[in-house]
Amino acid sequence: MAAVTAPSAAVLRAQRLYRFFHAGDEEVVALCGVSVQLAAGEWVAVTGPSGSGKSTLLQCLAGLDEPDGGDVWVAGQRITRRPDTDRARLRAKYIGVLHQSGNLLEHLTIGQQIRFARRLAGQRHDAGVVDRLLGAVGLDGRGRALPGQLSGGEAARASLAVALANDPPVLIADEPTGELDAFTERAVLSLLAARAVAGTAVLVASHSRAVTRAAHRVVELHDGRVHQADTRTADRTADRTADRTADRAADRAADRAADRAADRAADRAEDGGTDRGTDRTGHDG
Ligand SMILES: Nc1ncnc2c1ncn2[C@@H]1O[C@H](COP(=O)(O)OP(=O)(O)OP(=O)(O)O)[C@@H](O)[C@H]1O
Repeated sequence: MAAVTAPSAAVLRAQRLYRFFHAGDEEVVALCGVSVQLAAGEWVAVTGPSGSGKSTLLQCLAGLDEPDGGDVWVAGQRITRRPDTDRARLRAKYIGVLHQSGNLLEHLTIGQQIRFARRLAGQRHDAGVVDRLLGAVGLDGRGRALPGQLSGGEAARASLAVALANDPPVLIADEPTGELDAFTERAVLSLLAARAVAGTAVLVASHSRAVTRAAHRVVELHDGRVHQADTRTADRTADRTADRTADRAADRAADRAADRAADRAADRAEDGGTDRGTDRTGHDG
């Protein structure tokens, strides 16, 4: 019988996850032995090409999908190989989930959604919680607003407030800034950073360079496998290589410009010599 408690102190841990899908006669291997773990206060970005398995991984980690192999532990509890109701209970209690398209219910105010998420998590009524959470995401006083009354950027921040309503030790977000302008993306990233500082383990799937640069650690997926433990190192190497290439190109361009200038000066000197040797009247001197 496999352990129900986590084999390590990590607040989120996945061990050798496999997930297969069937598309017609073909089998798609969406995850092929992926292991990740996050400590409290750690912020990890999951990146990789389209179709590499990011969303599938996040769904399995959040208990929204069941892997075909491997296990996930959250806050020391195994969330895999359990009935759906158990998974939902553990998710409500321990995980904040932020979906790509936001996670707001159209017909409830933002305040109602925050209170609802807390009730699902079994947390007691807290009169100040709506103001506190909305204040933290810069939406003071908008608790009575319906999602349709918010701008795109406000809705993204309200989604984050709802995802954090249960004060989760783990926050899992799939492309949370995918549809945001650069300014709102920065605002959401600083909220995620603040959350990590407060001790939440934050896992974000994203194509955005701003997200991978801001994260503590980057996990890159390729064809359902972990490709590289930390692509920021690769990014920096790529940046340095690009800088060096640009420097060398600039040096070569400067050398060529200097050569051409020297050639022109030499030509002029030569022409001038001939001129000087030639009488202005056209007679040889
Ligand atoms: N429900 C499904 N049925 C069949 N195939 C699926 C299903 N969900 C995902 N896949 C396949 O699994 C692979 C991984 O998909 P996934 O959505 O996890 O990738 P992703 O990295 O999140 O992509 P993107 O960046 O485009 O969102 C892809 O080949 C995808 O087509």
